[in-house]
Amino acid sequence: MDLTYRPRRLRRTPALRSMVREHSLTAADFIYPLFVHEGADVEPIGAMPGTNRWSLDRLMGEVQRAWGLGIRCVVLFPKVAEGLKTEDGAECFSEHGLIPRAITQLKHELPEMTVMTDVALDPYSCDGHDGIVSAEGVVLNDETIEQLCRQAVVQARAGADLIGPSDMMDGRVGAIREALDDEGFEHVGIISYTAKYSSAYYGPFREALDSAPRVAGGKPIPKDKSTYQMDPANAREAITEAQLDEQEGADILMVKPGLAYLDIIHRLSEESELPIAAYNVSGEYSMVKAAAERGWLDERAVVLETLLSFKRAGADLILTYHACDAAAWLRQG
Ligand SMILES: NCC(=O)CCC(=O)O
Ligand SMILES: [Mg+2]
Repeated sequence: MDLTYRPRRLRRTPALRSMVREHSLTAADFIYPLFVHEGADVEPIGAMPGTNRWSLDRLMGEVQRAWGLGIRCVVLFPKVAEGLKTEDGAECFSEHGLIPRAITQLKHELPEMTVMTDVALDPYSCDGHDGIVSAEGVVLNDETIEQLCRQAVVQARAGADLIGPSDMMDGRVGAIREALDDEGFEHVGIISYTAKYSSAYYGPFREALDSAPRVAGGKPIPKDKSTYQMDPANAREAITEAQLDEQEGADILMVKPGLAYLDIIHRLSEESELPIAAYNVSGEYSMVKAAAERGWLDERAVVLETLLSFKRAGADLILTYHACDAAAWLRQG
């Protein structure tokens, strides 16, 4: 054939392929989510094979392992004792709570590790919602934000580097920025869950924290989070969310979930000059694990291909439960 262009020329050898490779993964791209709980045990999480709830005394071993693999940021999620859950989620700003204690210990033992936190009421709420639920069953925006600001300040005081509001209340990024600045934490950043969709992919995570919406008292409780998290049908709305978060002072914008929302990651990376993070959520993780356990997928190849797809879509950072495995595989080359 008389072809001028033969794209296969640049695919012919490993060296040529490495020269024209457009995207790559490194361990510093990853943010590693860790679950913590009270007590002395390390509890495997059934719906997320390979992950655990860590006791505070065992947490550091895992954080040190991640650091050794080149991971430079962890995000902490608490499994809060049932007895501490209330309608207003006030445990979220207890100075002696699980998360402030975990941050303090972590920053004492490994100050170089970046610590990101989650800001929302769901782990602390007996209703399992990210905000306060009114007697009429409405998730209240402005009242919730007061709690979130207190939560963020307590986390910053304990030593958090990046505050991650995951609640999707309107105006919370600006309010948290102001609360942090008022307390002298102008150096603490905000990684906003900017486009967080009301997704079925969070199922395994809610088992991990036992934080699914539920009926506790007599009042009506919304069965899902669709009055505050985004509708999976919407893309343009994510741009509005991004513009608002940027105006309000977010430092990093996040899209969540990741894999079913690569178009959103791409759009935000085109719209904004801020770093973009993708959350490779629990359901995405567990699907791969389940298929790999059955021998239906090559776990290593699928995980690295998936993580690379987030970079290709435009993400700078990836929150992923695969972080340590992926970092180790990248090291092996
Ligand atoms: N706010 C944190 C999450 O909701 C994580 C969800 C997941 O990994 O499924
Ligand atoms: Mg918003």
